[in-house]
Amino acid sequence: MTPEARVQAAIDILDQINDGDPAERALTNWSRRSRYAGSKDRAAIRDLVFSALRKWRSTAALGGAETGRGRMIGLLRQDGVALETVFTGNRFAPDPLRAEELEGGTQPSDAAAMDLPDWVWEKFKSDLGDRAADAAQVLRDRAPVTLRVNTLKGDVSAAQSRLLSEGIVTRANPKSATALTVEEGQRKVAQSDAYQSGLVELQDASSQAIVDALPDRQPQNILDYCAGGGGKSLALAARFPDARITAHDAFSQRMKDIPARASRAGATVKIANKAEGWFDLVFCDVPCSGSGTWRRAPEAKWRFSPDDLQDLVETQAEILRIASELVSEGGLLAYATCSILDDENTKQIDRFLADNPQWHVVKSEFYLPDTDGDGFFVTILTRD
Ligand SMILES: C[S@@+](CC[C@H](N)C(=O)[O-])C[C@H]1O[C@@H](n2cnc3c(N)ncnc32)[C@H](O)[C@@H]1O
Repeated sequence: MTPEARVQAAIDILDQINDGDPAERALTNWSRRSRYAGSKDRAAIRDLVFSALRKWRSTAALGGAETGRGRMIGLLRQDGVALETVFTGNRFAPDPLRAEELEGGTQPSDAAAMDLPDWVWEKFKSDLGDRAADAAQVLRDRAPVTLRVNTLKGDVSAAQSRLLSEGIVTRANPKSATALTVEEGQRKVAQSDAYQSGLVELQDASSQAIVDALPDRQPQNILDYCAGGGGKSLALAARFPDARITAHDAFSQRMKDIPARASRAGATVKIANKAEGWFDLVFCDVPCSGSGTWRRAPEAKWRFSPDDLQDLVETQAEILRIASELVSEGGLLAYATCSILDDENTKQIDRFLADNPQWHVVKSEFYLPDTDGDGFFVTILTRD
């Protein structure tokens, strides 16, 4: 496909999304209809669609219309592309620009320039102060591809050499000693031997850093209370190789891949549909807005509502309450989110401490999203 034909495909897909289709479904439907497209075409079109999703408001403003075509005009204008080289009217290319499109479009301002819903931008400003704009801007760009070296299988330099021999170039990531940012060969990772053999896992660097933040004291018995697909369970297994790890999730179906992932990683993770007993570390990677990771899932940024936030805050408080009762004497409770909103982070902890004065904070860390990793928050608590 020509670059112009890819833009036309992105326009068609964005129109489907505008009509209410989730992005993944719109992309899959387009792929099914377009068997002629090669893997490079699909990847390039996906990039265009996701770029427009991350910049949903600013591209519409710059392109002068809330349509797929308007957004692609806005996106290309933002990137400094000469529009007449794309909107040629040639076969499969978008139609030439009309006069109103050539002259149209306005510079976005305020929340639209930050590509956030108005109410979220207000929260960013009140919660993050002079760091709000940087955080919002980072969420407008693509996320890095980051690996966790699984120290149960090898060390960082062995992993880097093995990846390099498979055409995957990495650099050390300052957020975590086990994190490698993939600089070249991102699309080769999933098929690589390093990945298939469990030497590396795909995991954001901040997600690794919140496990690094746990005290060195080796826990014997760990509960990953919101285990989902098991990313934290596996990182915990590598960090504390002698501990027994139990994974639990309110939606047990979400844990279905853990046994295969654990076996590939050389780890043992017990699945518990019911969380019972005592643990000297209970790790709660709670459901949250995901606001620190919106560049990976940009649709969530636009769907998120004040009611959703309220519901999440209640669920998180309930999880903290239940999980705290599973911590053995002298044990640790870790509360983590991939959110950068105070309501889900410090305010949640303040509320827990006000209701449970016997608990106190051992350590707290907060990462804003940046070129090395996602936005994350972790607080580690213990009981007097
Ligand atoms: C942020 S995700 C976990 C991601 C996972 N720890 C990982 O690293 O791959 C939050 C998880 O919490 C689970 N969850 C939601 N409500 C819950 C509850 N009340 N109790 C326990 N888990 C819950 C969700 O099903 C979801 O899998």
